[in-house]
Amino acid sequence: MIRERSCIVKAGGTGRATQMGKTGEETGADGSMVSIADYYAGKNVLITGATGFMGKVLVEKLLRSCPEVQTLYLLVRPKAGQSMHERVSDMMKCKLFDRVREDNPDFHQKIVPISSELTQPALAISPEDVERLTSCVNIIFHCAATIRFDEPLKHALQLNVMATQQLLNLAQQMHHLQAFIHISTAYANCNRRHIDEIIYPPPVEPKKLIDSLEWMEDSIVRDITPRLIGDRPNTYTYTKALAECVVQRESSKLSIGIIRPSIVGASWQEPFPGWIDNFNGPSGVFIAAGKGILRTMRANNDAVADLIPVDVVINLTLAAGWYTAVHRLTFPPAALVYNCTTGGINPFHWGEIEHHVMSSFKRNPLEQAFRRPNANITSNYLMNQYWILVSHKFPALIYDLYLRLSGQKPQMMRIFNRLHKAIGLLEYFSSQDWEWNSENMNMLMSHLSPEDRKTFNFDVRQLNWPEYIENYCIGTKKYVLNEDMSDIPAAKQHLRKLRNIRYTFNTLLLVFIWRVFIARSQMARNIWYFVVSLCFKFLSYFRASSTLTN
Ligand SMILES: CCCCCCCCCCCCCCCCCCCC(=O)SCCNC(=O)CCNC(=O)[C@H](O)C(C)(C)COP(=O)(O)OP(=O)(O)OC[C@H]1O[C@@H](n2cnc3c(N)ncnc32)[C@H](O)[C@@H]1OP(=O)(O)O
Ligand SMILES: NC(=O)C1=CN([C@@H]2O[C@H](COP(=O)(O)OP(=O)(O)OC[C@H]3O[C@@H](n4cnc5c(N)ncnc54)[C@H](OP(=O)(O)O)[C@@H]3O)[C@@H](O)[C@H]2O)C=CC1
Repeated sequence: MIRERSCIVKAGGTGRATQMGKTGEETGADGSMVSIADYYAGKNVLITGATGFMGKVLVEKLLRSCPEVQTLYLLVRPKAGQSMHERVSDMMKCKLFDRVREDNPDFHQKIVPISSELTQPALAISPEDVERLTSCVNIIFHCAATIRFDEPLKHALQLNVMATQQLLNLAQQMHHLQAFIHISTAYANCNRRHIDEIIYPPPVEPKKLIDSLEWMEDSIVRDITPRLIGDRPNTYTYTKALAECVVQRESSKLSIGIIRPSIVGASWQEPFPGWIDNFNGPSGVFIAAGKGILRTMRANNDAVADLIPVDVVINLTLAAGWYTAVHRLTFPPAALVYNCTTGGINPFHWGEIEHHVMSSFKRNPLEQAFRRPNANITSNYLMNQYWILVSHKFPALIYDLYLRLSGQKPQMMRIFNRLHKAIGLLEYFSSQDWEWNSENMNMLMSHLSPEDRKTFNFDVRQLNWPEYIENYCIGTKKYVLNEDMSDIPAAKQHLRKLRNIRYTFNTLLLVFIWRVFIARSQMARNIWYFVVSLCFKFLSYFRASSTLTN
């Protein structure tokens, strides 16, 4: 059930009763549009992907800024030997939830994990849970997806497209659903240069693809994948585009919002600056560069680096949930798409990112760096290959030799091979520019009250990039690598040691090369004697002139 005609929404935390306005908008008793927190008060929210990077931030923000929310139903699967209850309880112990814990130590009572494996028929939700969800859920946030770029097509299709379809089917059975918010990606249409806030025709009819891949062997699917994905770089962007199409097709029956974030990075402000918990996208690149492992990468210095802080995405998502729900009766039957990007509003470039990442890691070095952080980006393929040879493969070879000689297992070459694979998958995104229209983001902002604009801030014009990048790098150190800030003096000392090793190594190498050269070439010997005699002459002249002046 959806697009219900009558609805009395439970009163908000402020005690403000809400009702349907003439236009179908939910309004306060005074006729003004209800605030975001007031809207979520008393609501039952269903979230997929809550254990992921963005899902966690969404759960945290809902609990902190909408404290009167009724219940958060999280679709979670057991994983790595942990039950779903253990996983959710571990998640709530995470530092990210410190502020919520402070405000409301009993916040866990609002969280109800529901066992679900999204790739299974009917999402593997038990009939009792289906009953419970269909009778009370008011808003769905669909965050779950596989975001791996190397995911086999069948699996990416199963999770990103088929599970989305199944969730939409479930949503249609819900008696009180007011909004379905789907998290897509700004790169779903990365085969286009200019991307509007519309759903583009899918590269293929999703149902036909699902039906035809069903009977095919995995090896055949692997072989035809490049032809199927065509001008998209990976199965991720391809299946996310198909998912958008599947979602849009339900928009005559459901009130739908689609959020398209660009490259989601660490938090900007909330719950604290720099929160990040994974190696995805730029985070892995920053860490590898900070550890002195990554020294070169193909990227365009002048291309816009469309990073967007995770808290901005989540604030926009919650605001879009509110907007979709309160306008559900007045919407035309089409999903509203929000391109959630920074490039058109407050652009920053990969060259600038490189500069700030490097200087930040020099001020706040990571522990036990392999070499001093000194990475460069270049758009020139040959130049990049040269630096890979000199700055990656050669040092890896020497280090592995050292490990072998000291009786340890060589590992550096293996690490570099994995790094090159990962970087190779990212280069498509760092070597070119896209232009996103983000009018709906501005439109949404204009509908927010001044208070909501502060509480659910997604105004990226205020973002100070150098400060953000500094906090991002510190965040990778503290929250991804679990390193202590008090160890910075020791890390700096380690970098000084590495610098001295490099000077010594370079000097020895120079002397060695020269000696080899001299032994083999008469001309090199002549040059050598000439330079040495010139030095002696200069020295004696210097001595003689200083004796005269004394
Ligand atoms: C030169 C420096 C200066 C900096 C300036 C220039 C910066 C340019 C940066 C460019 C970044 C561009 C990013 C664009 C992304 C845009 C995409 C659109 C956005 C989205 O919609 S989705 C989000 C993006 N998705 C991803 O990023 C996923 C990409 N990752 C993958 O596809 C796979 O992880 C990958 C890379 C194929 C690797 O697979 P695999 O080898 O199987 O490894 P695992 O993922 O299973 O990881 C195993 C293990 O290793 C840890 N790990 C992963 N990466 C790193 C790393 N870089 N460093 C250290 N450790 C890493 C991982 O956490 C796992 O650990 P476990 O303990 O969990 O086993
Ligand atoms: N990160 C980014 O840069 C961007 C992300 N996005 C989109 O945002 C959304 C969230 O991304 P992000 O948080 O980064 O991704 P994560 O990989 O961190 O999280 C993915 C979530 O999906 C869940 N999930 C995956 N497979 C299944 C399954 N079979 N059954 C149940 N749950 C499953 C994971 O659960 P589990 O913990 O059990 O694995 C996890 O909670 C995605 O839709 C992504 O496309 C869009 C643009 C950029």
